[in-house]
Amino acid sequence: MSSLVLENLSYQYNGTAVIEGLDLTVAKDEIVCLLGASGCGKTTTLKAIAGLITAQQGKVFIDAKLISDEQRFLAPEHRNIGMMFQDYALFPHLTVADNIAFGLTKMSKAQKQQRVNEMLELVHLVGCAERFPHQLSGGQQQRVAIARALAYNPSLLLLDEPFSNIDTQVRFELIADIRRIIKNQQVSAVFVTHSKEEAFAFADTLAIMDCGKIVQQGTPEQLFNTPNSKVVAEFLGQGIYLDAEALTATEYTTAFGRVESLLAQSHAKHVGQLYVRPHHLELMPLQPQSSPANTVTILNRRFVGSHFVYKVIIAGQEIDVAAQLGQSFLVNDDVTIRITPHTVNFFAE
Ligand SMILES: Nc1ncnc2c1ncn2[C@@H]1O[C@H](COP(=O)(O)OP(=O)(O)OP(=O)(O)O)[C@@H](O)[C@H]1O
Repeated sequence: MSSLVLENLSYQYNGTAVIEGLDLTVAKDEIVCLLGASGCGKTTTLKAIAGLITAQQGKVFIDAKLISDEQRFLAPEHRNIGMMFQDYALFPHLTVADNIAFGLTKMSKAQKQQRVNEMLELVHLVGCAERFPHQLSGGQQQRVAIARALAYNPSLLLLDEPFSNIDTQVRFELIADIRRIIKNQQVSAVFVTHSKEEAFAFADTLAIMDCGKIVQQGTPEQLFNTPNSKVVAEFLGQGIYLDAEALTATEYTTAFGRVESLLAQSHAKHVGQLYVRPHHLELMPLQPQSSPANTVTILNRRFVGSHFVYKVIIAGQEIDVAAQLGQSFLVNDDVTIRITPHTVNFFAE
């Protein structure tokens, strides 16, 4: 059974469509990340799930129960959803224990105490129960927020940019920690971010949003290796487009010579473009057989600790390419470039 199903959801702010015919499925115990450019409608989607706004069209099901459509609307407090929104900060005048116990209105005092203790243990904050939020670090505050959201056993958790105020140094530790907590509680979650690094680290599957719709949903590897559109390919990482023709299921011709795909793909149309990412490009000292197309000039170089990254122009597009270990070029050097065999992203015209 799916934890959450959105069917053909649409929402407009003052007549302007923000979500348009959006479909999304979240399986039981799955963490799905809504990922997309700023303003594409991620937060609006979360608000429609939570019941903080009413979608003008479409259906929302939680645990197979219809909770909203054009006729029905279940109030947010009856949806059994835990929320961790950026602007739903902790109550500053309540202790950590009281913040966690806040939603536990139906429990006796002893039950509340037991649940708070369990939550403190889960988020590794035993000993902080009597502190106030300002006496905690940003990461500790987020752990209290997740404990509060999980305390009453919600069937679904919504998280809106929960890590955006956390220092980069500790952010990925916190992400791993909160993922562990959510998995431990076996709750489904929808998480919003515009950072693909956070999404890769936190989610089981990604749902890429564009123009108010989910354009592709899958594991990070599926989306990165086989994006179904240029929007998804570009969103998940830098690259360049090369005019190409598909010769067979695994072979393409380009101005740079033949490119081999490690995955056989069938194409209805054979003329289009390849999207090539930097790590599929290899720079090497100028080879005697290098054609003009395979020869590029180093525009600048940047030392990043273990190796250099070189800026070059290929087919009129700038790209940063990491050199092989131990290889070093100078600015203005002409070098040979080659495209290594990889899972090719081909978009037909
Ligand atoms: N209360 C509002 N009134 C009018 N327009 C709004 C309102 N809230 C959001 N919008 C608009 O709706 C669109 C989607 O906003 P939303 O906050 O859902 O985007 P988002 O993908 O979460 O963006 P971000 O990554 O920047 O947080 C934006 O163009 C935004 O300007």
